[in-house]
Amino acid sequence: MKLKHLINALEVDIKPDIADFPIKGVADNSGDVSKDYLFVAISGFTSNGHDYIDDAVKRGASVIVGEKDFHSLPVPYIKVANSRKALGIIASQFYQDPSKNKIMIGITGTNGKTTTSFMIKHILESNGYTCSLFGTIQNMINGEVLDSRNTTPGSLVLQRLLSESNDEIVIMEVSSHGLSQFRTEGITFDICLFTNLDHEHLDYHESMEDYFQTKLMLFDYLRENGHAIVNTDNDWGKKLVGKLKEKKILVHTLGQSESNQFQILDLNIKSATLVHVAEEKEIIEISSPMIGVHNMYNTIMAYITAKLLGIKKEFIIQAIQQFKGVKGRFEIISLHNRATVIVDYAHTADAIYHCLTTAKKYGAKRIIHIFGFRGDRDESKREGIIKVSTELSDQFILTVDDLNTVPLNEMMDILNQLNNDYGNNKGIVLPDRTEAIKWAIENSEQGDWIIITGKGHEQYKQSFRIPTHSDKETVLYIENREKRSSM
Ligand SMILES: CC(=O)N[C@H]1[C@@H](OP(=O)(O)OP(=O)(O)OC[C@H]2O[C@@H](n3ccc(=O)[nH]c3=O)[C@H](O)[C@@H]2O)O[C@H](CO)[C@@H](O)[C@@H]1O[C@H](C)C(=O)N[C@@H](C)C(=O)N[C@H](CCC(=O)O)C(=O)O
Ligand SMILES: Nc1ncnc2c1ncn2[C@@H]1O[C@H](COP(=O)(O)OP(=O)(O)OP(=O)(O)O)[C@@H](O)[C@H]1O
Repeated sequence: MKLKHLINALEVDIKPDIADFPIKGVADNSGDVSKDYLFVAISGFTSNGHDYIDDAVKRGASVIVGEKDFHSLPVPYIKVANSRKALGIIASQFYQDPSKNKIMIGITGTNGKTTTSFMIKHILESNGYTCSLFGTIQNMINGEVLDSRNTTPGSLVLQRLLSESNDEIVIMEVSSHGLSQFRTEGITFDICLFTNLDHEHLDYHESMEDYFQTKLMLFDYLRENGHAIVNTDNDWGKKLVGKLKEKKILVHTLGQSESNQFQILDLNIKSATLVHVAEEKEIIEISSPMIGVHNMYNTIMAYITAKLLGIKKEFIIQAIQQFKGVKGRFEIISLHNRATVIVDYAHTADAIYHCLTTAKKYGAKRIIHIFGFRGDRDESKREGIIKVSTELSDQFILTVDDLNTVPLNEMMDILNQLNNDYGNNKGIVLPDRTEAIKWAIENSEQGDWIIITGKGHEQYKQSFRIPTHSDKETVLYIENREKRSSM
């Protein structure tokens, strides 16, 4: 591709003699550069791409794009105001604007993105569409599952995956990190969803307001006459609706108040979730195998999305009933002693509130909650989480989550301190996560619910005494051993 075509949308002036430079590839990592590549230098969080320009030139870069001033580089240099934004635009051009022929669905919010995205994919595929999905657990294109490094891939990976996808619809989880780093630049969305906002990532964002403003950016990528779907049973959702209406964006709201276009009328919890929703003048009944009030919101968001794509309500409702759930999202394991174990990815106070109240609503006799805190991640949310657990569980066990760079003894001091300050004598600290799960199972009785939060589908990063690699595997390992010994 010629340089002038690649940078056309950047609105920068270049000398005519370089306009026809042939560009064979684009890289933001100097290690990926080959002959005739364009290298975009990005000031990152751990290193600075501008320091790797020499390396990129040595490897064959013929043009450099960056934010800093350079006057004596051996190859042409294009200065831009924002390298990450420029990278999104260049990547989209390089792969020939691959999102333009697809229906693009973007989902943002603190909790529920993964669950809602899987549910939408399931409904759409049950109705004959082909879908790609980009998110936390994995990426899926053309029916193939690929590992995912980021919830929202970086621009170059994202645009390449889009160009490789033969699917009609792309469902993307859009994280606030992705938005603030302009990873979705160059994409136009048809439908954007906002699930909710809760205290999270304040190690990255300055404040909740800053976090909200970042989430808001997703809606700037909506195409003209695109649709927004917003949960208003969350104050940030209400605020968002106001902002979107100011921008004359078509908003579909859901929530319990009458003012919503999709009003949640009642919710029955039996073995599954049954909800009545008033859709304009009609009352519809949706039953979902995903239990929990939070999943009802996810389900209705998926319902509205499918409706906007023209699928008949009967077919949507039918597909929802067949949904198999998502790995590590309220996964239920029934123990032989008739206690119930839940493995869930909850790592915010709101998500934990929903998990524990769901257990209560389903008649849990006692709730034993097992959780920990990640090292090097938002410390300011810890107090709120432990307070929710203290209030709603009968007993909680604080244990190890990923330590990252924090030494074990330091994390133990933190957990003991939190337990002393907020535990209300309900908590114990057991460092080994697998031992904590074992203890809970061995001390459970019929009707008890053991709720293990934080890791969900993820593999352990630490090694523990029991040689398992995830919470679910640990539960099954202990349960099978218990079953054998009771035979
Ligand atoms: C903190 C953060 O968000 N980092 C993201 C960011 O990396 P970075 O730009 O800071 O990279 P860096 O290492 O400082 O390097 C700066 C530049 O120098 C370049 N470089 C570096 C070394 C070299 O030899 N040559 C070279 O050119 C790098 O390629 C890069 O362009 O841009 C990369 C490309 O887009 C991301 O993969 C990377 O995500 C890291 C892996 C990450 O863990 N991010 C997390 C925080 C994140 O984004 N999470 C959200 C989900 C959050 C949630 O909801 O839970 C997500 O969307 O994944
Ligand atoms: N609508 C919701 N409201 C509140 N909590 C929810 C909601 N949906 C899911 N949760 C809780 O949040 C956890 C994570 O859910 P999910 O993976 O769907 O969200 P996510 O937005 O993709 O999260 P992450 O970005 O951390 O991967 C679930 O395990 C559940 O405990």
